Amino acid sequence: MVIKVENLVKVYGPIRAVDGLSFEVRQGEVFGMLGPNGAGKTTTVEIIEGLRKPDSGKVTVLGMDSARASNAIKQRIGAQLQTPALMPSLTVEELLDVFSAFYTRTLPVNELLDMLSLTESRKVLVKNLSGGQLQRLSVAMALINDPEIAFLDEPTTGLDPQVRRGMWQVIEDMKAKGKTIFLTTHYMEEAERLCDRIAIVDHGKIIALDTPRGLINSNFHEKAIQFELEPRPSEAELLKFPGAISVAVDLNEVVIYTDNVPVTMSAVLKYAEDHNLTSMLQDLHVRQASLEDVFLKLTGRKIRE
Ligand SMILES: Nc1ncnc2c1ncn2[C@@H]1O[C@H](COP(=O)(O)OP(=O)(O)OP(=O)(O)O)[C@@H](O)[C@H]1O
Repeated sequence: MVIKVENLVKVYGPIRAVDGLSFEVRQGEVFGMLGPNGAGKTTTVEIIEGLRKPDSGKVTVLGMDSARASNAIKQRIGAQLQTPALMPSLTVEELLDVFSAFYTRTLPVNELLDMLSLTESRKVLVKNLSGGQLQRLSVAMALINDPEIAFLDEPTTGLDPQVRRGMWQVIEDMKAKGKTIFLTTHYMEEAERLCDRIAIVDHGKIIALDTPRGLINSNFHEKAIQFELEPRPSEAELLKFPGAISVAVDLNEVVIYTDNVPVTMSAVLKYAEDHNLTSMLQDLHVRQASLEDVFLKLTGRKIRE
């Protein structure tokens, strides 16, 4: 166990940002924390990193009490912060050199540049970096001390798909080296692919914690039939379709969770025909339930609203 959080509470005025969280993170796993905006993810991560103080509760990191040993802990963890922007007139390489000096144990700067595909930008001033490059630099800084636990806060937000896959590779390589990764992300497919276990957080509380497959299997035995139709049937109408167990709608997009795909599919086609809407029926497909469906079911919200 490399992180143990017990009954953590953080209150801001009337807001219980973290409302009694307890969980453990195991050594060598990629642990994901997912939640809608304002769920309390950043507050939780920053308390574990020793950057904020909880109102109550206890955090143990690498066997040390975070309230007492925060300096010793900081040497052995890596936090992704928005610090590069604070030193706009340094080059990428200079910035990494400066920050290396804070740690007793460090990775060679060349290796970091290579890992994060920043070698070609090593002489570029921080203020001239693109958003994606800055993002990669902030991850490089989180890894500078070859940490046992790396906290990555939405490391791929705003990156194009190719660079995002590069970042996934970085995370997978770290895991292969036995490192622990604490990841927050808004991207469900990223969480599903990278995380060994995921905690879904809402209103400062954990509402589910399991492997991605476990979260899906315990919430959905059924498959999803998805389509767009304008105008679409109401939720009440959709629930009357044979085989339908539950439904989720968003504008013209419909998802029917069904335990009998052929029967429900026929009903969808018949509905469109009966209402002269066949030409309005788009993107009809059947899929397995995904983490996105679990999130919607548990929180009542899409992850990005
Ligand atoms: N320093 C602060 N002062 C007052 N309220 C705060 C402070 N920091 C966070 N909050 C509030 O606490 C709640 C949790 O915020 P937090 O940033 O931890 O959520 P989050 O899950 O990280 O959200 P996001 O996905 O938007 O980053 C929010 O309602 C937020 O407005």
